[in-house]
Amino acid sequence: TRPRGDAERGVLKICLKYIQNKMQAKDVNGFFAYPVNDMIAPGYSMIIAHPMDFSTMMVKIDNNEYESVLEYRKDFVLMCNNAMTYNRPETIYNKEAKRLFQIGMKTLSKEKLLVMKRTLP
Ligand SMILES: CC(=O)c1cc(-c2ccccn2)c2ncccn12
Repeated sequence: TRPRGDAERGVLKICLKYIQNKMQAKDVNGFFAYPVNDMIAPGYSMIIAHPMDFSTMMVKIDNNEYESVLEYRKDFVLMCNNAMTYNRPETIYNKEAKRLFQIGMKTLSKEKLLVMKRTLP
């Protein structure tokens, strides 16, 4: 919608870093901390068109590339879906992605975002 002023962008950045910190703490094995490379995941770059990981999301936060928490949530969902696509259901990576996704959707539910939006300046 309307362009965000510097102050509003600053508040959004702090919110996103807080959210990312919470989510990343749930990734206890650090499976989602950095981009998946083809060495540890054969053929990954052929199968996954749009890779995503927490370090990339943090760079996007720092570069003000997210206009809203909803946009951030899209990358979070992408990251989980990539893991559920590439990794077979019985693997720990798939199971961890499912768990992270559940937690993420609770934390970033539409209702919660609406409240956040109302309380933001
Ligand atoms: C997220 C993901 O798909 C992933 C992370 C990892 C990963 C990440 C850090 C250390 C070890 N493995 C991985 N390894 C094999 C296949 C898939 N993965």
